[in-house]
Amino acid sequence: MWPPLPPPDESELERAMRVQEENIAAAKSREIDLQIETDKLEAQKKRKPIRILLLGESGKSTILKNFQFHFAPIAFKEDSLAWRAVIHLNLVCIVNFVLDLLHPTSPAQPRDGGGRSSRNGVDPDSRSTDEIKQLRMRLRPLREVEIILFKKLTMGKCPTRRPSSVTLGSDQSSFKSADVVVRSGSGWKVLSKLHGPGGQGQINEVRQIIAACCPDIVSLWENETVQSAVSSHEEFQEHATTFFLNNALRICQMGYEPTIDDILRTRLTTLGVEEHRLTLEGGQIEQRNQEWVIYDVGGSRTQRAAWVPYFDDVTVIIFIVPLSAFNQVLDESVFSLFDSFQLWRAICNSKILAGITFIVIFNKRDLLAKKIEAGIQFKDFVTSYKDKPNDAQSISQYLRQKFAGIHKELSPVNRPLFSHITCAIDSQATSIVLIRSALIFSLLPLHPGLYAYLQFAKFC
Ligand SMILES: Nc1nc2c(ncn2[C@@H]2O[C@H](COP(=O)(O)OP(=O)(O)OP(=O)(O)O)[C@@H](O)[C@H]2O)c(=O)[nH]1
Ligand SMILES: [Mg+2]
Repeated sequence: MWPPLPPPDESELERAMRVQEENIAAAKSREIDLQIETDKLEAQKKRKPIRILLLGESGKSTILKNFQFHFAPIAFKEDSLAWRAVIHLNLVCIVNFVLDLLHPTSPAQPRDGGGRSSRNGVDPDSRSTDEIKQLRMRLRPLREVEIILFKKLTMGKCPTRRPSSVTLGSDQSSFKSADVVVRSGSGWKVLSKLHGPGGQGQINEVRQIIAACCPDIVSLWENETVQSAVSSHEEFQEHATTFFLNNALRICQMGYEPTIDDILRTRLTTLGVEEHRLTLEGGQIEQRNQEWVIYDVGGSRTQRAAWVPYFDDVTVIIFIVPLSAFNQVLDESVFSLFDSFQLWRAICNSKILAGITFIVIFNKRDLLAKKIEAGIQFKDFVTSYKDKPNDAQSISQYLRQKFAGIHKELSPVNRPLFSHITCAIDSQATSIVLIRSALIFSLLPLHPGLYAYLQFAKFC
């Protein structure tokens, strides 16, 4: 019993001393309780990091960048200068790709413009072609720039842009894609070294060459043959080509600093599995200082075996479905949307993932809207859609229901599924998806009952 009963013959002085000792002991005890509480909270903060696996088709790395920008803005800003090299590489790859496309030996080269001729008798196409010839000569240094930047990003390895099916002249690099492919693990670690001693000199040189080429890049983009080639070439339908070429004047300046829009548009194909640790900054959610480990994977079909070892330890899977992919065919002649369905089925069916929370993000709603506007009929590619309205909202809802149906069919017990529709290159629009996702993967593992409440509140 505390405090013990006072002795029966206690004097006034003894009583005063006893009370003082008891007060000191009580204060000490309160201090210890407080320390225990604080330790508990600290331990809670330092508990196992939440592990998030990004799977699915195009948009995974862009969603990752949104998470980094939104929840760790200081760290993101620190990395943003390192992104400059990747953005320059994107622009340079696009310019070189366009020049390859318009090379006289390229079968992909646009045909003559239907024999048009101007009033003064000069054929505008030949004038345009002459200009391209001159621009090709003047933009030659960008070939070297592409190789230097690739080597910087890949620790000296050779460029890994996909080999072309198009045969080009021997002095031309032969690529069929303007995509930048960098092996996982080499990404940020090497990017940050770009600004270290030694790397800086060469990078500055590269920036000077790009700045010097700026007027010619702008002229190339203003050339009518280039405009028509880009607007008609399949490769560029979904690519951020026009964004980078439209912004070339800004991006090529020596003092250029990347914006969030530039970074979200950047293409850097992931190879393998990349681990990104993100410590939450600011006061967005109560789990501040909580650590998230986000695994970003290469999405191509050949890389999927590499995902499996990461299934074991994850808390949440974010599965990306590009809404605009319904009419696209993958390298292996498989429809992209069909591939997404198959992959989703396999993931929902996986025994290792039975206890996992899934978030499906239906991405690229802007590109879906563009396709609808261009008159492309969804039902021509997804016959089960029948005669439902050919508008973006109806199509998105249809796909949402399809994916939810597969999840339900393959979930023997009720398990959480959350889904969102967004456009990942729009950081503002995507922020609501991120906040909701953060709430889900911070709270749901602690309070499984929350799912029923969130469903009730029409949160998912
Ligand atoms: N228009 C548009 N482009 C997008 C959207 N989301 C991503 N992109 C672009 O699509 C391209 C590919 O996106 P990534 O995020 O790199 O795709 P990924 O899933 O990581 O691809 P892999 O690494 O090859 O598996 C990038 O250029 C992005 O800017 C979107 O909602 N709309
Ligand atoms: Mg990626």
